[in-house]
Amino acid sequence: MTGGTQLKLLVTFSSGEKAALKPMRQPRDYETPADLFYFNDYERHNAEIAAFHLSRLLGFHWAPPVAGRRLNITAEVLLRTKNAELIQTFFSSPAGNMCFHGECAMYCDSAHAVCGRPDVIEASLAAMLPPLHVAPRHTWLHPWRRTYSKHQTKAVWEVYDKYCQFITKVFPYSQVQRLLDLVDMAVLDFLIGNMDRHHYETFANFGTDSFPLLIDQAKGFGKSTHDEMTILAPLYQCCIIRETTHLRLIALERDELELGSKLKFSMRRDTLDPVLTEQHLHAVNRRLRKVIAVVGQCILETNTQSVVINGN
Ligand SMILES: Nc1ncnc2c1ncn2[C@@H]1O[C@H](COP(=O)(O)OP(=O)(O)OP(=O)(O)O)[C@@H](O)[C@H]1O
Ligand SMILES: [Mn+2]
Repeated sequence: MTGGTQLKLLVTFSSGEKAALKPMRQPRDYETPADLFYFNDYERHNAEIAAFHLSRLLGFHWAPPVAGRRLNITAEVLLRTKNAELIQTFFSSPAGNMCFHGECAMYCDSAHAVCGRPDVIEASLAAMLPPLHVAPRHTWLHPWRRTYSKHQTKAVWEVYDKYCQFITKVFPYSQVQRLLDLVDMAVLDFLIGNMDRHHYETFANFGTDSFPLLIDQAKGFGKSTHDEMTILAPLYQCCIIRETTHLRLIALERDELELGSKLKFSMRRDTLDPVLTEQHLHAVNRRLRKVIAVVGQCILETNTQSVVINGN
């Protein structure tokens, strides 16, 4: 797959259906080092799978379905692809395993190859959206995007408290619906720990009524003991949340079966079960309580009617 910074393959099934494949790069319990910037972090196939399941539990049905698979890279990639450049990147490692690195803007060289055991790998497969000529999409810069710079590490919204008052004057955020969508997206990203939401896409034909698509959650689930509060900036700076989302978060928090357990249960039938470590499932429960506390703080500072918005 061209486009994007890290290795992805476009897979075609015998039925003709297509999927975007992200290979496993590191063990599930590998924690992102503290000195690594979010933009240098590897993508995690299991984060894509888990984020899809979690988005459904939250009632955000905006993510293409993602499932885990084990595949043989010799039989199912090397011997099937007609892409000569991809074939060129295959090699046998010193340990005798089959590896490849593909082509992309980052981490596509022999030092960062994907290696099988001896040629079997784990991967996430996301169902491809309809092609652009069928369902054209619009790409938007995320107003709360980070800087992606090692020198200038803070964006305007990180230093300017009143950023939301500025953004609500700008189209399409002057319409509360899109802002509420971004708050929902921030809640999901906070629960998974995804700091890498630089752009988002909508279906062009639906105009400003389109929900934002949840594509690319692969930077989630990198740090199980850290809760990155700044991901919630759209929530705590605007102090608004959709009523249905708020009610669902509270219901999930009060349920005897914790959200982490629901997530585990939801992913039980995935080929790659267990998709998440217990530490990451615990982190989801802990973060859910933090989201609800942030909403509670907003309500304390203003009032319920202005924070919890219904009908949108
Ligand atoms: N399931 C999908 N259906 C259709 N298009 C997709 C799908 N997944 C990814 N894409 C397209 O490929 C692009 C890159 O995918 P993704 O963001 O997952 O990779 P990435 O390497 O992290 O890219 P970036 O570094 O730009 O964020 C997306 O912006 C999207 O346009
Ligand atoms: Mn990405």
